[in-house]
Amino acid sequence: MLELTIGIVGATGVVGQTAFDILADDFSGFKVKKLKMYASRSSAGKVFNFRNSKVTIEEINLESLQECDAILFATDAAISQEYIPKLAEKGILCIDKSSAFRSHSAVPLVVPEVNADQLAYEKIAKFPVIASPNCCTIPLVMVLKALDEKFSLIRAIVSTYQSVSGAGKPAVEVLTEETKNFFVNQDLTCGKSDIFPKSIAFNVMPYVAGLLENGDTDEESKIISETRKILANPKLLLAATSVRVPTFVGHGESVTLEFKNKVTAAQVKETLSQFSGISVIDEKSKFEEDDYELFVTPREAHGKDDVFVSRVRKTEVFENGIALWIVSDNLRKGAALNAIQIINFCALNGTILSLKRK
Ligand SMILES: NC(=O)C1=CN([C@@H]2O[C@H](COP(=O)(O)OP(=O)(O)OC[C@H]3O[C@@H](n4cnc5c(N)ncnc54)[C@H](OP(=O)(O)O)[C@@H]3O)[C@@H](O)[C@H]2O)C=CC1
Ligand SMILES: N[C@@H](CC(=O)OP(=O)(O)O)C(=O)O
Repeated sequence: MLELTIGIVGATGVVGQTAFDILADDFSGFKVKKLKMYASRSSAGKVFNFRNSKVTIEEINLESLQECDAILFATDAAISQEYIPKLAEKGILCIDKSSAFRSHSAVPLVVPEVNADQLAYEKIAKFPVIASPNCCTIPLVMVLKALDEKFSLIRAIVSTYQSVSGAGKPAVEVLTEETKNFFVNQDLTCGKSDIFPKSIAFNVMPYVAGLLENGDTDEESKIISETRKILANPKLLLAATSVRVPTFVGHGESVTLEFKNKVTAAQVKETLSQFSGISVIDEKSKFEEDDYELFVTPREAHGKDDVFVSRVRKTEVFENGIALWIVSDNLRKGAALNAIQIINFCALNGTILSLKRK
């Protein structure tokens, strides 16, 4: 089994900490020989217990990063842009969770269950960088890929219900603080007003990230362009409305689809349940836990690896129309898990070994 030195940049953030937790598990393709953790200067020196050893957070620095075989970047795009090209030049595999390289034509944008063919050594030998998609894009493309293959997708309309952890650790603190403040002082303000444009506690906001000229938000635009890139279908008709909701972890998506082929809800459920990484929870008889039988909520998806699909039904707005609900843990499959699965795949298919021998 390949033994690797793995780096996490942004190790103190919500994605970095989730990656830290997941890396303590066993993988089929590699073992963590050594874990290196990086963050900003203010976190340097903090100590974490990883398996039987202690790992001290380092302030991000190129020299130390060069000792890694594979690095997971979970920081702002600007940090990825600064460090990744220098590390890639040295042949070090960089998996980027930020949006810095997602639209770059030489960088594969990968969800292993959907387009693992992009992880072949030849595809990344010159620039060993792989981008991990947006946390709403990942579950969406898994569902679309499964259904497109069988029923031929024409268009998709999606509305998201995104938890605050999608906006990072400070956003989790804002929801906590606003909620506490409401019960203690009947006041919804909090000290960090720059995270969300309006108060998020007891509210919903049809605004995730910045506004573009065409009226879409940045998040909506990413869902559309990333889905087209991953499915290799640049003309796919797709509309997205992204909404921030006052939940902590787990993003939901309400999706309406039109297909070329005739389709029933039962066929959709059957097709999705056979797709790796998707769990269909939509039938009372199938599941034991009471609150888990008919549909899955963000709280139930929290901490789980699967993308859950519920509420599958025909809709008459399109001739061959289907509506459904998707929910997944935005920090796991939506971020850290997907990135670590990419490393595992690159270990299994020989890409990392070829990079090390280069
Ligand atoms: N949250 C999510 O659901 C998803 C996030 N992403 C992307 O993943 C990335 C990380 O997001 P997230 O974990 O949510 O963010 P957080 O705000 O929770 O964490 C940010 C991390 O970056 C570190 N950092 C900040 N400034 C610097 C610096 N100058 N040098 C080095 N490290 C620094 C922070 O360290 P310190 O604690 O020391 O400040 C912290 O570890 C972002 O690009 C985000 O868009 C992608 C998909 C989903
Ligand atoms: N923007 C997402 C998180 C995410 O995936 O971001 P990005 O696409 O910038 O990595 C959210 O707030 O829920």
